[in-house]
Amino acid sequence: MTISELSLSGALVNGLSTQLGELFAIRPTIPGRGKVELLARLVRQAENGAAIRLFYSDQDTMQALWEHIKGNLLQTDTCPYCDHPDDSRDGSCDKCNLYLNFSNKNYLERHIENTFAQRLNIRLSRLNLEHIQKIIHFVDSKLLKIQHRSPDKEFVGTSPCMLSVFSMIRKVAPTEMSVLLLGESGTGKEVTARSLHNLSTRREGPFVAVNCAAIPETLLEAELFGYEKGAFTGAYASRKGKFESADGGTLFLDEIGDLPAPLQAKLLRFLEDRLVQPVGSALSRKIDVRIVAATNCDLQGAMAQGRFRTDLFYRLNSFTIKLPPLRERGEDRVRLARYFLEKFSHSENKFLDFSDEALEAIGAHSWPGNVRELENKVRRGFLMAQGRVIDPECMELELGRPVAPAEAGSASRGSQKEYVVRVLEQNDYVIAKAARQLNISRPSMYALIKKHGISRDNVK
Ligand SMILES: Nc1ncnc2c1ncn2[C@@H]1O[C@H](COP(=O)(O)OP(=O)(O)OP(=O)(O)O)[C@@H](O)[C@H]1O
Repeated sequence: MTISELSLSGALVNGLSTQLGELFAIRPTIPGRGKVELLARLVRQAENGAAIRLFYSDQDTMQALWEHIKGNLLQTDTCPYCDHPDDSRDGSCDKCNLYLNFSNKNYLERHIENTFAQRLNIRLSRLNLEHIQKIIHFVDSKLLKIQHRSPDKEFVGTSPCMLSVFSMIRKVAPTEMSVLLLGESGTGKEVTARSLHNLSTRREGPFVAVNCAAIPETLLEAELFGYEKGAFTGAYASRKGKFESADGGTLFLDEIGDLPAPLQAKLLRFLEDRLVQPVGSALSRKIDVRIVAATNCDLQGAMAQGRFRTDLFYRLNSFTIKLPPLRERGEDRVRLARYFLEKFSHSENKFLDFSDEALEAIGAHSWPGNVRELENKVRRGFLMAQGRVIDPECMELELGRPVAPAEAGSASRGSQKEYVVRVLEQNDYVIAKAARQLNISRPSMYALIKKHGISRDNVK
């Protein structure tokens, strides 16, 4: 294979195999750098070779290619993009506005930033939402190294409900307010608590997490508040509690709804006077700790039944952040799946991708176990995949199981058939519209109609 023309976004090559898939890899040799791997897509086959579009798997490869192209650029007095006479004083072409300062080390970033929207616009009609999300994610995180607006790169999400969570985290983190995190299990309450800590002025101090439901009630007080030597049988030496360990930082009390009544009273006292009294000690110590509490249980219900103190609830509830269930996060499901896959790929040095069916199944599943369940399914898929592609079966996901955000997880949900019929009726039996509402493909929609024997007389 020889390359006769090369630019940052494409090349003209001879000697390509005719058996190429939609996306394939080429390994040209770049002088001074050796072989680089580029992802390519066939654009056109012509007599003088094949025109291919190039994609980059990392910024270093793109930089190496750019260095090579720069070294071979012909000196011209015109803009290489639009042929306009080059009198760019500020580094940009007066006509096409593209950035021409090739020797600037930030050239690549400027070039991508300047041309990205333009190039995307041209291709928008041919791309679906999934492709666009993928490209934006790739450009932001790999080429421009822009973090999404989440508080840290490990905290993934760009759905409107998560952006609002991120914005709340940013606002409340630098304050000293106690924060109550509400949300189903696995929605990211601990990740949120860590972000609150990392964005606070306490970030140099400790972050200590305690799961109040995981520690037996009899030990919890000593665990939280510490104890003095001889306080009880087996207390051979004094021990600091979690409050003291978190001094100067943040104490994350998970499953606060399971805190026994006597400890609720003790926590309330702490929130009022910031004093901690270890078990068996007559003395109290002043501790400087910010409390972030979390629960997945219905605290209002627990208060109504007298199981949770109302006064404690209002002390903890000075700022509440509600983590939405994964089924309400739209495209974040696929984004998170890709994030976990990338994480596993890097740690195992094995690079896999999802099949289209797998992406569809991820979008359609109701995720009762939320992000934790998704992470586990992706891990399973990663381990079970035969070859380089993860199918729904490897993740133990059912293809074409629809879920409606408002209805998923609801005990009153009717049968799948009734639900599908209802969605079809709502959409006047237009398959494409019903499929869009269910977040599944048209073939999956047809499969559901067939599976349930729904009459297709009315189907358009
Ligand atoms: N938005 C997110 N981006 C990346 N990873 C996430 C996100 N949300 C959750 N996770 C991951 O999912 C798993 C569960 O998250 P986490 O422990 O924070 O949930 P939780 O709501 O505290 O769960 P539980 O109520 O069961 O304690 C963790 O491995 C966490 O790193």
